[in-house]
Amino acid sequence: MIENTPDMTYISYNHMHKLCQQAAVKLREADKMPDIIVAISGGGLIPARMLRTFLKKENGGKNIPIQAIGLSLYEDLGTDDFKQVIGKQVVKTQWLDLDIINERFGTLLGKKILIVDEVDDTRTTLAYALEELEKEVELAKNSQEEKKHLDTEFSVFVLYNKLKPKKKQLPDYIMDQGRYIVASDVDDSWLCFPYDSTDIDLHTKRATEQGNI
Ligand SMILES: O=P(O)(O)OC[C@H]1O[C@H](OP(=O)(O)OP(=O)(O)O)[C@H](O)[C@@H]1O
Repeated sequence: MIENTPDMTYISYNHMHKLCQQAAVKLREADKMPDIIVAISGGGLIPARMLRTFLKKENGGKNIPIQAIGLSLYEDLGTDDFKQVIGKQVVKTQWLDLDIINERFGTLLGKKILIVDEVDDTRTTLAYALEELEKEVELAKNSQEEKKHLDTEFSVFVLYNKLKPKKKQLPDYIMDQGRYIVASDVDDSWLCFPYDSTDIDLHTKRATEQGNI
């Protein structure tokens, strides 16, 4: 059983849900209502889905589609294929299906795309996700000449941003133009998310004690 220590922050589903509700209002007010949400799996899936509920409300009842990409952080120890520890290098485990996107939305070009994750820790994952998605936009410009003039706008939304020195940066056009949207800035503690818990009642009790409800 995980001990409750001061450097562990317990997060409840309710807390995530309410932050998504507030964020949807912020996004509408900032004219950042997305055409497509790109959720970074696994942790980004849950806020993406919660956010969609509130974005729908802010968007006149229109649902915003969620596409999932899978990214995981590993450090390759270089000894054999299986000896890896979490923390350094981002590995793609799932990517956009561009055939389906083109079939369903015509193109990625000209869309407002909101990248969603639950936590910005070292910022490595978000920076990688954005770089790779920007590459997809460049490829789309090459293959869809007639649409290359369309302005594709990326924004990033995270539920929790850890206040700490980051290993990677997001470009200025994200940080300086209100395109990095944080629901909650938090200290650099270990965040315990409800979906990692094996005892949700105890977890929720601890989150409640810490006011994260
Ligand atoms: O800011 P960073 O240091 O890059 O860390 C943040 C990332 O770490 C976690 O993903 P993880 O690789 O643990 O996978 P998961 O979402 O499937 O749990 C989290 O969901 C973020 O995507």
